[in-house]
Amino acid sequence: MLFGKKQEITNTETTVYARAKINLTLDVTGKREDGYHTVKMVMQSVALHDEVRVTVTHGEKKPRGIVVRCNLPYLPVDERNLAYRAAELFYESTGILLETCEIHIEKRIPVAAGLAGGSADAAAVLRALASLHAAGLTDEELCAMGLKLGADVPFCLRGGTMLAEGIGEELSALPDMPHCWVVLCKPPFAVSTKEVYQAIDAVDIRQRPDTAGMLKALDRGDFAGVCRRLSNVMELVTAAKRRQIGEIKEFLAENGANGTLMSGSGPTVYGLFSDEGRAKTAAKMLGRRFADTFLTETV
Ligand SMILES: C[C@](O)(CO)[C@H](O)COP(=O)(O)OP(=O)(O)OC[C@H]1O[C@@H](n2ccc(N)nc2=O)[C@H](O)[C@@H]1O
Ligand SMILES: Nc1ncnc2c1ncn2[C@@H]1O[C@H](COP(=O)(O)OP(=O)(O)OP(=O)(O)O)[C@@H](O)[C@H]1O
Repeated sequence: MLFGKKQEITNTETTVYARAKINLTLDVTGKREDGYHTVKMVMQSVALHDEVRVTVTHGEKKPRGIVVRCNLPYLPVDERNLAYRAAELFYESTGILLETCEIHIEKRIPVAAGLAGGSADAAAVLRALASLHAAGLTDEELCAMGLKLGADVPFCLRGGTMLAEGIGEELSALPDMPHCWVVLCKPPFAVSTKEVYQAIDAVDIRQRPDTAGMLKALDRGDFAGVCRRLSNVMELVTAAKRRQIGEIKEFLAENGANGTLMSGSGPTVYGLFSDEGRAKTAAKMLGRRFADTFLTETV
């Protein structure tokens, strides 16, 4: 008889930091038959992160399934959320029995900003579930899973300083970028990555990033050399449409940034600073005009 017998309840929980990325270089080198573009880009993780808490519950009287919660009320929490899709894909591809998987996203990375916020959350969910279920997946297996969710997810799984080729999934680890302070500023509009990739097909790209030079600068640990070579062909699309991109870059440069660039498809613009004080002051001043301004650092 079960009366009086304690039901076994096991909750397993972990919290993963989902870090934002910036692009130090971004070149679009071609287009595949499936419409995806080939790229060559140097990517860098920064300390700004979402906090992704994943709880897997066994044996409790809860409905089976994936539940996503988020502090931002306007973000979808169903299949449209990349974190939800990451969990779904994890259970489908591993064959692990899905009981209750609860995901809480404390969102700090601005949305649709060129900082890979959604991809970072997806990567965090894959890492969390692989660890909670002791799934024994290799990094390669996790990255292959991540790529099905988005081109930036494999990088978000690895992090650090990386050269990304293919459509973003062929990753080579680079020497860590010399530590610096990063001021991120997102003007108040969102950008669709898909539309920027579509628009770039019609652009005559005359000046491409010096990726080889960037790799050499990173090898030498040459911060000034890195700053001189910051370059993103997507500025040709996004900055051409929105003057605020250029204005923010100018403001950052005038206020002590050693280098400035738009990240990914935009619209976030960043400034790299060797001097923390100058970075703080620039962030404070920009923050008065643009609410989505953050002071962070490379990791
Ligand atoms: C711009 C970057 O952020 C630079 O790091 C990434 O390349 C974007 O990666 P992402 O947001 O993870 O991209 P996905 O979610 O896979 O794709 C969104 C859309 O962007 C386009 N896309 C994306 C990546 C790529 N290499 N070529 C593309 O043409 C595709 O039309 C796709 O439908
Ligand atoms: N967990 C999530 N966090 C943020 N956005 C999400 C998430 N899941 C789905 N989305 C949707 O994805 C779209 C892109 O958001 P995201 O913040 O990832 O863009 P991004 O930073 O420009 O990405 P990338 O730099 O990889 O192109 C948004 O319109 C948003 O509604």
